[in-house]
Amino acid sequence: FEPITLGIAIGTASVLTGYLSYTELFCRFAECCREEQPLNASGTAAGTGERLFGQHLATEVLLKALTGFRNNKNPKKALTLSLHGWAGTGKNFVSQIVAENLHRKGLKSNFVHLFVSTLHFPHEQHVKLYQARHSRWIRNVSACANSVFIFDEMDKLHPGLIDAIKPFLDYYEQIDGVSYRKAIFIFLSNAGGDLITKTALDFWRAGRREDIQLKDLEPVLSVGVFNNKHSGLWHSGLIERNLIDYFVPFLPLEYRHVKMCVRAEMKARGSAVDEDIVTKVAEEMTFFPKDEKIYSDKGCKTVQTRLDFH
Ligand SMILES: Nc1ncnc2c1ncn2[C@@H]1O[C@H](COP(=O)(O)OP(=O)(O)OP(=O)(O)O)[C@@H](O)[C@H]1O
Repeated sequence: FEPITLGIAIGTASVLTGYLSYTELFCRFAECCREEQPLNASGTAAGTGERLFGQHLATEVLLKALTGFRNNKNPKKALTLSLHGWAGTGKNFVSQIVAENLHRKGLKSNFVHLFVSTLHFPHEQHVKLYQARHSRWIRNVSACANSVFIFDEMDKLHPGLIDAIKPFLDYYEQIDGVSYRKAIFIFLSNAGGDLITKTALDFWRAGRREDIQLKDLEPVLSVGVFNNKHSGLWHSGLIERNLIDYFVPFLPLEYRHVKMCVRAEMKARGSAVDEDIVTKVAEEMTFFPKDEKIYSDKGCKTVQTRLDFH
């Protein structure tokens, strides 16, 4: 639809119905930024609870953080979440679920912005240029206070680059007349995955996997990531100034979780769940440590392609 035709159509429809306001009706057809738009909490809870496997910690933290933030009419700063974990454990997947429950069109929304380090900031020698571009992008998209910014592959980001966005995450009321306090920043990273695995393994060996709590991992993560040259947050002002609200750990996935991913993928494809195939696909994955073979080294990442062979 081009805007004038859409406007006339909506105007006519709203006169005819005499019920919905022009704005309400307009926003059913086109995407609108609604400052007060609440998080679809039940959608997020259902999405993470039913579709995200083996991540009881991440689920709990994300739900608490997001509902608390969205229910606060007057946040003092943007919400900043740093998601850490091994490959294929669900960081991108959950970001997608969160985005969909904040903005109807999810990652396709005009108010959800995904930056991928190796795609958007590939060359080390251009760090200065990227810093300027980085902050320009964030300013340009200030059209919606509720915007969501996702930075993928943080561990491949050049050290120092992320500090260019520090002012937007800080406690300032406004920057050049724009408030960023209702925005959500999500960083995704493999950094800290080894620390999470080590702690998870200790709990697993003690037969207490589900007993791991955030307090067992969060401090290890923030210090580990700050001191890791390849974390994207190495000696970052964001950590120094406590601007990251939550470090969210993603646990390594076990054999039973990989099976759950296979079943979910079969259902998503509209096929009946065939347990023989589920077992075959899960057994094709590789597991570590060498002796115990507990965790899938690619999480659920190659499940979809492997399923194509069966
Ligand atoms: N915990 C999980 N529960 C359900 N599905 C999962 C989970 N982890 C991964 N998957 C499935 O595997 C796919 C790949 O996972 P995803 O891209 O989220 O991994 P990631 O943690 O972001 O990995 P990377 O660090 O390599 O980017 C997802 O699209 C999803 O289908």
